[in-house]
Amino acid sequence: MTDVPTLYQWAGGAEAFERLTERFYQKVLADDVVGPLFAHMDADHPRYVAMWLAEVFGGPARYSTERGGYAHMLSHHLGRAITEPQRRRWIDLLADAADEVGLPDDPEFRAAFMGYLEWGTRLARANSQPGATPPAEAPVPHWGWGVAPPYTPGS
Ligand code: HEM
Repeated sequence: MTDVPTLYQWAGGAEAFERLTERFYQKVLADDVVGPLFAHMDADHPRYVAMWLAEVFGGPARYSTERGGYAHMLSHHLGRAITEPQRRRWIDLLADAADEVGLPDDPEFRAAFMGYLEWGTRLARANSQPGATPPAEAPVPHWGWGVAPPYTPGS
């Protein structure tokens, strides 16, 4: 199965993740539930999150080499006290943005993609609570197809 594309390749590469986060943060900023959390975000925030997602899904390790990796991402969530309704809205808006910018909608891709987001948002919420003590250093996670890679007849 060495010829199975990465989720990054399947999604359409760096440009696809940039389109996704551009649309996503337009929606976030217009949203009553999560918008206030992002009121002071850097104008380049969508691009940084696109770099993170690209690295997670098998693209180049640019968030690690250019933006400080896991420790830097974590520092942005610490103390934010993200609520469950905010976490859920974040993930719903990202799923909507994925549809709107035309990310692949095949079951295998979306299952893997949403699986990472479900996992990552739950960690972000937990790590953002007052008094949380997540590991200060860790690698950027790598997410793959899991149990359902693209189906190839006869393989
Ligand atoms: C899989 C889930 C998530 C990922 C991959 C993620 C990724 C990131 C990254 C990479 C940054 C730092 C960007 C930079 O380098 O400047 C960041 C910042 C931030 N994230 Fe998340 N995040 C996730 C979930 C969430 C959730 C659920 C919330 C809240 C509902 C949230 C709220 C924030 C906020 C408020 C910032 C700081 C924005 C600012 O610059 O003011 N994140 N996130």
